Amino acid sequence: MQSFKDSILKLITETSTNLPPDVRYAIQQARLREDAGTRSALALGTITDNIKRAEENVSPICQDTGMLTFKIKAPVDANQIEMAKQIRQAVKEATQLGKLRPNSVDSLTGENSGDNLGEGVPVIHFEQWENDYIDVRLILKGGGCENKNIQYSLPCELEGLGRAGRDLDGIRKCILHAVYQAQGQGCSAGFIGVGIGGDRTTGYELAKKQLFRSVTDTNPNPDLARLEEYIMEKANTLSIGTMGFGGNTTLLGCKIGSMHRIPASFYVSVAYNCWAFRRQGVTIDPETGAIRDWIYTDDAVPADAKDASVVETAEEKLGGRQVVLTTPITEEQIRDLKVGDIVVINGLIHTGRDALHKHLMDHDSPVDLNGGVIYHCGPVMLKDADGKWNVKAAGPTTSIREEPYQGDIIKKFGIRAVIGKGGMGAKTLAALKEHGAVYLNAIGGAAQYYAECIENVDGVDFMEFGIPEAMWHLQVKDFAAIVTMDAHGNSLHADVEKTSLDKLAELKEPVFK
Ligand SMILES: O=C(O)C[C@H](O)C(=O)O
Ligand code: SF4
Repeated sequence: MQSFKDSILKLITETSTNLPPDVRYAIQQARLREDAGTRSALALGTITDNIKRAEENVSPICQDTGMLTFKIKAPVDANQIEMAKQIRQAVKEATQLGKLRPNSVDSLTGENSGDNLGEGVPVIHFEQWENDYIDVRLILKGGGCENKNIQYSLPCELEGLGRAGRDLDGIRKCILHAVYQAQGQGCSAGFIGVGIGGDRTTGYELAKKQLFRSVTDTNPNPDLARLEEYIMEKANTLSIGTMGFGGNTTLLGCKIGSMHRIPASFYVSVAYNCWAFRRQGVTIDPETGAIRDWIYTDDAVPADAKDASVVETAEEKLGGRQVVLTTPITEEQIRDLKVGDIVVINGLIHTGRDALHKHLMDHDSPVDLNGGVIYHCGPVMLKDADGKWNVKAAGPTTSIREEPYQGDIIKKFGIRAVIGKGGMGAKTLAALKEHGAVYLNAIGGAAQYYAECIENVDGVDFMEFGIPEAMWHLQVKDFAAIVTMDAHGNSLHADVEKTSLDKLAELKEPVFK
């Protein structure tokens, strides 16, 4: 087992930096379905570009490492304790190398362990089998999409769809609703794994297990195959689109599994995964620990999509207006902006997410934020030999988590722009109007794309919050994002939510009787 740790390090690196062919293929197909010049087409163009850069730079596709989850099948005499030990060592090394963000936080103290190790993490599931090799699969599922997982207990009432009963049609309604409620916040277009039955725990486990299936496979159960096909077709009529910008592709894959339940419970559990669907697998020789084969090479994917790059489509250009702004930004410049404009930012911006927003509510800011820009982002950072911080990945995080604070913080500090993803709610929209500020939606998961816009790290405050939650002061050049909430009370997110609810309601009538 000498090489086992190195094999796992390779698996982690590949999973974090290189999307498998079935996922690339699904994204490529989505791109071909979008009309040129739309916001969704532009977002998919950026995503494609990001996938290529991550592979070339051998750097994280998305800054959010997520919850590292290993699923291992091993021969009876393979030493599981030793394997777990070596996995933890590989995780630590991958973090030191900047392939993973330090993402493990003590739930009671809030302290980031710094190496992705901690109580119960990484998650490692072992199973024995009678084959003569070890099968190791890894998924890096980020927080934004994990927060959009949902579990239904049938029967129930669903907005737009009415009563969902304890039958295949009730299950159909739950799955459609699951896609609707995620909107763009889990970095749509997404993939879903569905678990029918079990209890609350095993239902979710079954749902997550579906995410290890290839996007291109066909369900061996004909009823579930039909349901998967139906969901793929209808979920894509909801017009939520990439990043919730509206558009023709909302869902990239749907995999459904079923298990027995007990008479009193009927759960439908849905695991939502963003487009940055990072899962890979290897088979390993139990004697040497060396990799024998990579698992997700996917023979069903056409050869052109297996190529290192996602197939190119025409250069995407958005029809909207482009406005270049240099920080600090004035109220007049902001009030001139409208939903749909592309803003290109130059100058100093500051990261801030959950811990910082909570802190700023009743403390001062260490830097002047008047006319400033807050970026909802928890980057991957590495210190070089001279002690200088380098940005390894820096995409936006889900903004809605800051909804309780954002409006107050904008007014308290005179902030003019908030960059994030997935949009914010009514309280923030009112504050944008009152104070004169905008919400800019960056493309979630495009962590390499945005890292390359950062020219310098000017400094950092609140390192005690851990790397993702610290306040990084970043000099950016040509940092582009779309105005999705303006200072005139308009919100693209509210509009898309309303349209998609109307479309969901069109799917109310029974289909599977
Ligand atoms: O933690 C992050 O960086 C992002 C998170 O995955 C999110 O989608 O909000
Ligand atoms: S930021 Fe988006 S792409 Fe990255 S893990 Fe979160 S949901 Fe996924």
